[in-house]
Amino acid sequence: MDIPGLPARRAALRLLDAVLRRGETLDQAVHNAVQGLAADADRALARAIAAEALRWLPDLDALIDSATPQVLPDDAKPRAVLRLMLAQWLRLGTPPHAVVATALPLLTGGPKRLAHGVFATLTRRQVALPVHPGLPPAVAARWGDRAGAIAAALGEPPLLDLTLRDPAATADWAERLGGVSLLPGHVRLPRGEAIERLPGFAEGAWWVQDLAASLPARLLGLPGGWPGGAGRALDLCAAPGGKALQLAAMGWQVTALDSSAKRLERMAANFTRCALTAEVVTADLRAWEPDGRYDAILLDAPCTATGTCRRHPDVLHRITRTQIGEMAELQRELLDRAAGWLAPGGRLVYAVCSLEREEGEAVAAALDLASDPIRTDELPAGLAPTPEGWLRTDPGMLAEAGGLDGFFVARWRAG
Ligand SMILES: C[S@@+](CC[C@H](N)C(=O)[O-])C[C@H]1O[C@@H](n2cnc3c(N)ncnc32)[C@H](O)[C@@H]1O
Repeated sequence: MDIPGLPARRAALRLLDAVLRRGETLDQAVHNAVQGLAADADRALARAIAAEALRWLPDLDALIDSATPQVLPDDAKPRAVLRLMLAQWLRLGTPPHAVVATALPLLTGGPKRLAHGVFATLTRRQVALPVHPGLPPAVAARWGDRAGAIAAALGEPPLLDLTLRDPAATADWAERLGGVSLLPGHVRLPRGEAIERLPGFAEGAWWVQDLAASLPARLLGLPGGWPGGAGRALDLCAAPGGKALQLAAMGWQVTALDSSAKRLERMAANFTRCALTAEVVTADLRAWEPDGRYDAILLDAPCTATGTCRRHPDVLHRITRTQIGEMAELQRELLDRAAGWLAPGGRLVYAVCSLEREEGEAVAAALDLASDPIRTDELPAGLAPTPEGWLRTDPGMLAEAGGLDGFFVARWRAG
């Protein structure tokens, strides 16, 4: 019979292993690792412990190494358990005696004595984490002079952003939900809200979407350029549908394509809840051909998603330069195809939630099409386009308002 609390810690250990050794995303790993846990609270706890360990990994390792002369390999089980113990104590506020009681039984014999000794030393010293998480050296090298500001935004999971179906009702919803709005159609709430219990969820008045993720669809503008206008929009790589919902709510006649039938099921549920419609295509974009041309095309391409590092700290540890290069190659192929399907005068927007220039700036620069530069007046206060007319957001931007995900967006117009 397990002692209470132990199964959640065992699941957290499996999560850490799945991300760090097998390169799984935290979400994939959660799906597999928490299946034996009956209570929602235990599942949420296992994910929170693993996520905080991943968010602060270099700092937790530095503490562990400061408390033992023994060189613990990166993948040693006592190091993994200590990472979880420290994440619970220093990030989730679990009292040290409860941490010891629930996590130490994951080890036996010498490793157990070692972990106990390290943890006791650190609690006796009353150590603390730095103000901001340290980045793994390879990530810091990739992000260069942006790394410090990004790391400063990484310490906490993000606030909860909602996109409203009806931007005209922004002030009403901000008041009803007790949030703040940074843009018409946007409401920001504290983190940790139970989404399905919030007013407006059941009737589909809004959907969850980070502020940065809401910008690409906005940058396509209204169909015909005015409220009530008409036009055909093609949303490529559309599931689970945050941007397709925006386009439909703006009045576009939307065709939404994705290769994942499972993710398209989630999109269909979102469209039903929000009483919006789209034509749905399940297809691989590399092989699909449209039967006509489109006034607006959005390519929210598959990417390494390093821009979501605040909510998915696993990306800090499992994305390699090889993966970035492979993604960039795919993105160039998809963007080239999409560009050929614009109607005369039509607009194309390319977006990735990646912080890597190889997936953003370099892909956009390679497309031979007339740029339609993004303007400051189209963006939330505090953001500005790059000199090329692109948008690059980093999680450290709009810090005083709670930040936003990292995104890259570029726009073109067919002649
Ligand atoms: C960044 S996500 C899209 C998010 C979505 N636009 C939204 O706003 O909710 C990228 C999507 O690309 C899809 N995808 C990946 N490779 C694809 C391909 N070759 N053809 C079509 N879709 C693909 C994935 O299934 C995934 O749903």
